[in-house]
Amino acid sequence: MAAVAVIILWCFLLGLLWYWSTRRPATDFPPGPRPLPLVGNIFEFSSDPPHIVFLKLGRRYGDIFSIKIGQRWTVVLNSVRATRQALLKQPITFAGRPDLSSFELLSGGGKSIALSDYSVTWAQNRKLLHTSLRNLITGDKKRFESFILGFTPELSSVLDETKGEPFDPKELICQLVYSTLGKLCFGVSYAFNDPKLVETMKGGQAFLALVGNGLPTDFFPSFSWIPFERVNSLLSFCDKNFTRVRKAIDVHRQTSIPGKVRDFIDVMLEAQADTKETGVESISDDFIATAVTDIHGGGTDTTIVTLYWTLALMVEFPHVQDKIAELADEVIGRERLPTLADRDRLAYVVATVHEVLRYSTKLPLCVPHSTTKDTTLDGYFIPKDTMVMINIWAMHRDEKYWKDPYNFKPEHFLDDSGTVRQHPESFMPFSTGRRVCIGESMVKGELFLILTWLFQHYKFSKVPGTEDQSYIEHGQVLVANEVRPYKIVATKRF
Ligand code: HEM
Repeated sequence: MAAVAVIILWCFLLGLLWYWSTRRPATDFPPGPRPLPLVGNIFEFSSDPPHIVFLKLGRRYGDIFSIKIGQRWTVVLNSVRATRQALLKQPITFAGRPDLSSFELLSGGGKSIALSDYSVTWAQNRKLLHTSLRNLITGDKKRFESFILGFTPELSSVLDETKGEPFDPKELICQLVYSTLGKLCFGVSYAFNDPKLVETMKGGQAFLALVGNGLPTDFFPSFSWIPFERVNSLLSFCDKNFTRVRKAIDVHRQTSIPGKVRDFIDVMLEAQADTKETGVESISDDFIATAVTDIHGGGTDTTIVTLYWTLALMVEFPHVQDKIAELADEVIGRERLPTLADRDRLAYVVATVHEVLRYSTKLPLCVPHSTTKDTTLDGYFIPKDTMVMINIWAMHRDEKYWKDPYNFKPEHFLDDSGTVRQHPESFMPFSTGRRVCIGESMVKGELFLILTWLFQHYKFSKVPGTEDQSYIEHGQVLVANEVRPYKIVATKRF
């Protein structure tokens, strides 16, 4: 009799645990698949990458649905309609960042603007960062062009050294992006293959490989007490990096020339001096270091992956690079470098840049947001601090907005007369609202200049004998949408 009572008690307790760990946060919480205790819905992710899983679940549950990833309830916005309703109609409510342990680590203890939660101070800091970057980039177009194209002689010599032999362009792209950002942020310019550049690059890549796809404790926070060894090495990496940036700020202060802006640190130091004069709360050196780290961190992997996709797409669809080359010959000729002003007459290149960003969608699920207060969306209740994922991939493949979404066609962005058309609402590689990417106009300008220069000077092709193989297969896809590694051949055009 006692044994039966114990079994009944156990069953009751298990039932209670089951109910407690699978119950939805509210009765009118967005619908979604029923989770399992402890692991939630993680088995949904067994075969496809997360953005594809969400695309499919959206067909079943609608464009606003919920899923429990491990121990964390998440609301997924799977359409332009839902995303605009949240990010544009309730901008502050959906501008938070979830308290993920990887964000804590990546942001060096919650200091970063990109990964910190919303607050009034955060909003002021973000505005300052955005304005400073804009001043540096749009304030002087010539300076920006030379930041980007200053490395073309190096690029040329590395490409020429390949002498028509197959090579994987990833390493070269990494060097280009790290050099450009190094010059933009710190004013230092390293020659390609300089040991210091290679060391910084390798460090950055190793750091991303460890934490870039998140940490298990992001979704299983109750295991955060386990002392993972890699957490310590990641923290020490962040510390070293922060100290390095702080030193660079000191050197900049000692060597600055009034009225002459060399790089992003100088712009921030000018802003610091201005605030001191006006008596507004002063900008600290720590804040400048954080801002520099945000720009460097936000701009590296995103640009590298997008450029790697670009070359893969160009060898897969050679008529696009041929057309860019032809137009570059016509508009720019062979003597001078491209400029941003050429965009007006090179609509096809601008459209290609947009199409690369749409097709590749480097961040298919954006960067996770979270709600800053209890709210309702389309009649569903979403409590404060709920993680929200935005499926940019679904928007970039939505047949309602794109004629042929699964194909790469610059024409998606051109009207019948060949000019760049107002892009559809569902073009959101940089997201929208309060958290929209700070680097958007910089990247668009950078990609335009690099693409034009590359195809003005070189023709890239598949390795002979692999013409039938697809070069645009997806590689590892979790947080980032990577293209599978490949080799190509470069031939100088003139
Ligand atoms: C192809 C290149 C890039 C893509 C596709 C991209 C895309 C994105 C996306 C989707 C977000 C998340 C927005 C959100 O949470 O709603 C973001 C945030 C951000 N990006 Fe970019 N980005 C790129 C390049 C850059 C560059 C070059 C910089 C720096 C110059 C940069 C700096 C940032 C920063 C600081 C944030 C955080 C904004 C915030 O949390 O308020 N990004 N980016």
